[in-house]
Amino acid sequence: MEKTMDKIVQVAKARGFVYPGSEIYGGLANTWDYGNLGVELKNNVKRAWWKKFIQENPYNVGVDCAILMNPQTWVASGHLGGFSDPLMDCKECHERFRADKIIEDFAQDNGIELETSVDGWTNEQMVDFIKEHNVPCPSCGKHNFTDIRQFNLMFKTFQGVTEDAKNTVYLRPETAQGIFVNFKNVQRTSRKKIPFGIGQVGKSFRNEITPGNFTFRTREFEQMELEFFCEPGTDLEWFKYWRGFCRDWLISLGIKEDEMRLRDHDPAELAFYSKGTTDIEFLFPFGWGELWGIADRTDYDLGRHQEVSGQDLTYFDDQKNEKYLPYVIEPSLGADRVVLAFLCAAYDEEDIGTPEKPDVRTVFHFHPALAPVKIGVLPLSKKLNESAEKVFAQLSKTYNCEYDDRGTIGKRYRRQDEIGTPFCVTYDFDSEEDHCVTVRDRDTMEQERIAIDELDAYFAKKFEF
Ligand SMILES: Nc1ncnc2c1ncn2[C@@H]1O[C@H](COP(=O)(O)OP(=O)(O)OP(=O)(O)O)[C@@H](O)[C@H]1O
Repeated sequence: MEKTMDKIVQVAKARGFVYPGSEIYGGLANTWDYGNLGVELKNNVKRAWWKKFIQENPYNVGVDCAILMNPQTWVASGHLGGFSDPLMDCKECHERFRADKIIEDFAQDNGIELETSVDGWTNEQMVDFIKEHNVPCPSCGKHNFTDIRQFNLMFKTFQGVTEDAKNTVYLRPETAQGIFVNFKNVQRTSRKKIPFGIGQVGKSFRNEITPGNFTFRTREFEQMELEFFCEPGTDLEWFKYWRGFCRDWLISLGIKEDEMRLRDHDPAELAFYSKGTTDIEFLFPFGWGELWGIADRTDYDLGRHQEVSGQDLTYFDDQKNEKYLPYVIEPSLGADRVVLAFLCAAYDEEDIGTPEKPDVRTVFHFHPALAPVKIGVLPLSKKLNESAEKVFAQLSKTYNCEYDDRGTIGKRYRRQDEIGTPFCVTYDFDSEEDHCVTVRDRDTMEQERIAIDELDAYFAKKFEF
């Protein structure tokens, strides 16, 4: 089976995972809306992150900060000065591109092995590469680019009734800064001692030059970020710890080893304040793409906020009787990107036919904890609706269930397979007598008879994560 992005986009729209944004008005470039199944899948992904990174984690607590922040935040974080991408125009067709991405794509398409990541190149290095390899415009194929200039990715707007410079505010380009500015507040109110972490899930905005690849790169997206504060000197150990923890989280939710890789940044690519950065990449149908950036950010962020705000952000270690600025390990994951990875990883077309009777079953093999619909409740006949509805009412107290009484039972099983429902419960005429139902497993397609009274206990273990 060939898994292409076109197929994933089409299936996502047809089944109710993701629709193009503002579609009845012709859309708005690269905006997407999550549909009835997409919202469940994305919420489940965010819940799975929160569960492992916050709820079950002895070190970490959560916050939910404002999107609009005092603009000094962005002076301190460096985003106003330096959060930009290298922009280049084609003088012939007037399309605009990210120079680094053109080079990466050109190298990948032509089998050129780049010695270092383009992320760490200077503008001159990029221009030289484009000239040397005669890289064409991806749109029109000509060779007439402008110089490269830096384009700031921050979205700007105004707060209040007057649109002047002093009322300018920015939509946050990452959730992390809300955590840093609240470091002291959270430390005080949670009474946490170093090492501890603060996590947040929320929207971020970047005016990306070339959004694309479906929900992989959009201008409005959600992030799940953890800032883990530790004692200087213990940071590399914690960096290794969180690198492994993130990897294990993906594996435990069904991402396979061979569709994932950990890529360590080389020294030229490393941000000047970082002691180590690893990207966890996933093999999307369009190639490898970053899912998760895990970085040892040293004391850069707290140090900058301390300097610009004039507030003391040091931590007092009462065991050692000393004050220091904690170091930070940041694992930063895109919610939309990882949802896309789960969609791509779970999609399958299985040949379950015979030469006489060809049959292909399309199925999403989601981890049960992520599946948008957990249980399909199917009465064998509409005559059994009254009793089957009681089973639906019982199960839907705990699980997102779907009730379907239309079409043959075989077709209904297939419909549930197509949206990744891990279990179907069929209520048949025998159920009236024996008070049992048939439970069918999506992956093995095996069926077993379970007493209705025991369904809650039966399912309790099935969705564990
Ligand atoms: N435009 C975007 N759309 C969707 N998710 C994004 C976008 N930008 C960043 N993310 C997610 O947030 C995470 C952390 O952001 P970070 O700033 O490290 O990304 P980045 O290195 O700038 O990403 P890229 O190189 O792909 O632009 C990324 O790993 C990704 O999952």
